[in-house]
Amino acid sequence: MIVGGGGEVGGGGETGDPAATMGPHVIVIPFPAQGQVTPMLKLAEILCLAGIRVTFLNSHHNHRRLLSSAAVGARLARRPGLHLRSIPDGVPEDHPRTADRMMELFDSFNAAARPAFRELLLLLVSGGGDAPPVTCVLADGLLDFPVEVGEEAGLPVLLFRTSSASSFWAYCCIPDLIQRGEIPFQDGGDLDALLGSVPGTESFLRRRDLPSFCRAKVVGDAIMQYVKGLSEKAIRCRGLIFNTTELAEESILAHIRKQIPLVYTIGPIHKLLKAVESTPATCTAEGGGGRGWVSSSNSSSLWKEDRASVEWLDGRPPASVVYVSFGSVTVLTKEQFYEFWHGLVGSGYDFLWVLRPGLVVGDAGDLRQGMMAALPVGRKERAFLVEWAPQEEVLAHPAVGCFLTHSGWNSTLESICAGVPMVCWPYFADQQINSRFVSEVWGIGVDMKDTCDRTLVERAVREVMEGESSTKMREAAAAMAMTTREAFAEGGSSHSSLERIIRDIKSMSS
Ligand SMILES: O=c1ccn([C@@H]2O[C@H](COP(=O)(O)OP(=O)(O)O[C@H]3O[C@H](CO)[C@@H](O)[C@H](O)[C@H]3O)[C@@H](O)[C@H]2O)c(=O)[nH]1
Repeated sequence: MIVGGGGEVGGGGETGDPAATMGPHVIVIPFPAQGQVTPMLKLAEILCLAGIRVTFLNSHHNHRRLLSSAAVGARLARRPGLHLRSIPDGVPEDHPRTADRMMELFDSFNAAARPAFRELLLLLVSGGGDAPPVTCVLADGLLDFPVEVGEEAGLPVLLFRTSSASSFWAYCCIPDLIQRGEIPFQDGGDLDALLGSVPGTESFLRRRDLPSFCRAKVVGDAIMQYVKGLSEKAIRCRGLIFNTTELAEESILAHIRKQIPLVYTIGPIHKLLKAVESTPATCTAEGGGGRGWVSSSNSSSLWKEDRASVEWLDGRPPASVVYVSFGSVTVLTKEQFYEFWHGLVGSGYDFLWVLRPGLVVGDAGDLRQGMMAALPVGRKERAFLVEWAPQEEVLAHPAVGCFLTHSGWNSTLESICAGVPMVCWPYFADQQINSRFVSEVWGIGVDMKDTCDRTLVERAVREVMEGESSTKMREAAAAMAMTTREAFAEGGSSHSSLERIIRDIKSMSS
């Protein structure tokens, strides 16, 4: 039982904070982007429900955006012992914070947040203010400074890698990949060659499927060296947390555990939070492909969710709509956008597309109207564009038959939970390896990696919606939703792993 382990559920912010004067106190610091804030905030909320005090550090920019939703603010204010603080991310307010400018955000966050984090941690660890001393640092595995500052303060550090365990494992294998000459490689190198240096993946992982940061041309490539360094640092930490299930990445986890003994698997964290909040009876009552589990009440969106997307889905036939979203940081050229658009229109299926501001380079907001106007009469009502959707709810809607996704790990997990098969167009980072698992390991979708033309988009969508392998993919997706549900239900592997984290964190304060 997780809820109430020494805490008071719904105690409310400062007042009724059971952990105000004693007990464990965790400081949580995510990389300042949606894909990291979402899972780390959900874990923070669970820890609070278990009676652990949490100081959660957002960037000033994300802190404002998160709390601009009154509903989110009200929910977080009711979490017992959750204290939201913010630190600078170092980039100007109007910086796009998108994938094409990600290294700027990395560099500036590392420079600007480090001193602010250090100052706050040293204050909190000494029992400064009215808070009990911090007893544990829970940091995003993408950041290196919290490990160093945590060590300086003499605190145990837990790392949360919010991407797949497989991508982390590929980064751990960089020295072997280099030694065997499998990376780096030049333009024209055989991307389809199978790799032998990532144990557990020998039968299906090609060069093409390595996380994009491994696609370097020289050994000294700065990004590749950075991710390699992070993996080495992870070995020094008290424990490593993944937002995954034991079953989904079984063979990979076994290899990681040979290097890092304490690995927790608490995925999918968005479902685990719901399970912790529900009674056990509610947790096990659902059947089928995971439908009917979701509400947007646990949202941590940094954009305003447009609920018109759900209303648009209402009343449409089951499994008739393609949902399209490329996550929070992907950037498309106009040419890529047109290829996807024409491929989707050509497929003949209705589609709901998240056209996030900044998704398409050079789009001043006119693309949406222009493309809708260009649709033939009789077709207009069959496409719907929104700036941001309540994605979990959309994926759980019976009308959604397929997810055209960039294969971000959160989106992948959310689709798995909903039993929705995917068309994958991985953009960067871990997405390249996630999409290979979707198509080759789990058999729940197709992978369009490195290709983007309208004919292929149309073909891939048709394949998942109605093609020869469609039934097989749907069955595999429904089965995976079921085993995933078993993992996060009470007694399941993710639920048990979460209980262990809570026990371990509590023992750090005694
Ligand atoms: O209209 C939308 C679109 C997205 N989302 C949510 O936004 C999150 C997006 O996360 P993810 O799918 O992981 O994509 P990114 O935003 O691209 O995430 C970054 O972080 C992930 C976790 O580390 C990595 O797997 C990705 O490669 C990296 O780009 C998900 O929870 C979605 O539900 C919405 O709520 N509404």
